[in-house]
Amino acid sequence: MSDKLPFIKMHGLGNDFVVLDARRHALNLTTEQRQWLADRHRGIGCDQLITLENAPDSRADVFMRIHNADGSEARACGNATRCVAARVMGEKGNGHAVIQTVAGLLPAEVQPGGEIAVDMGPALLDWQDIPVAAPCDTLRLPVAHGPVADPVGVNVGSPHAVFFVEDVAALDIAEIGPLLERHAFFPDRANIEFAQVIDPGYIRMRVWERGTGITLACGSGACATLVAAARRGLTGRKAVVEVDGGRLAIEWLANGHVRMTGPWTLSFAGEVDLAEARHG
Ligand SMILES: N[C@H](CCC[C@H](N)C(=O)O)C(=O)O
Repeated sequence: MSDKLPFIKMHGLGNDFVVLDARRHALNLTTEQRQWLADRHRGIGCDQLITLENAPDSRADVFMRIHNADGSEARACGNATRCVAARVMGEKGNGHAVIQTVAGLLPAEVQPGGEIAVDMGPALLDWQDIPVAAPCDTLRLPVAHGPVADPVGVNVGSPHAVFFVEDVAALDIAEIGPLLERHAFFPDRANIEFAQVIDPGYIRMRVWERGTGITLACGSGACATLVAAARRGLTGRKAVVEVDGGRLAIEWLANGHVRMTGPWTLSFAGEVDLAEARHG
């Protein structure tokens, strides 16, 4: 039986997404089908699977559901928010959009030149909000592995631990990332950032994402990194964060919210036969 599913493929700085539209017809995908769609060898391939749904909140244009490549659900995805905002702005014919996620409402606006700025919501800093396993000052979490130690904990919709290092290029992220993601101090696991402050307005960052692994960019991770750097006094409240896939402009606003500005790309549109997922 064929079961054709239309999708579009988008990316933000190489952090890539299969975007499905469930606004007219519910999709009810299984975890196995989601994993297959995200699989680069057997399915389509993406870092996150994004499903557009009708927004329960009337102030929002769309609800965005986010799944990692391993099938787990995520509460935030900065790069996908810019992509989805661009899509919705195109549909509406103006430069504003409000994206609802399980973490809240994210207002977005197009900038001169076409980049999209998103209010990613408040950076949460209490230990319960990261969350971590025991009371502590999130400015220095008691977590270490190999060459890295004492990360800053920040929640920007999802949990992040930001390690500051001398030379981000020298780290074997594929080796230390998975162990830190599943460190016992992170009950919900965590996204792990490795950051090198180049100057007070410029940070080089690489990421190991919870549920996906190494990606070329992580928007919420860039937000967490800037907040962590500002809290440590390493930068001001505004900086460019350079990830493997390019640059994001990040600002920690006076109201505690984090504003992220960056590009988005529509790669292609297609159709996939979900029956294939059953053959593995
Ligand atoms: N790529 C995303 C983050 C995904 C977060 C996800 N890996 C999680 O489990 O929290 C971004 O641009 O913000």
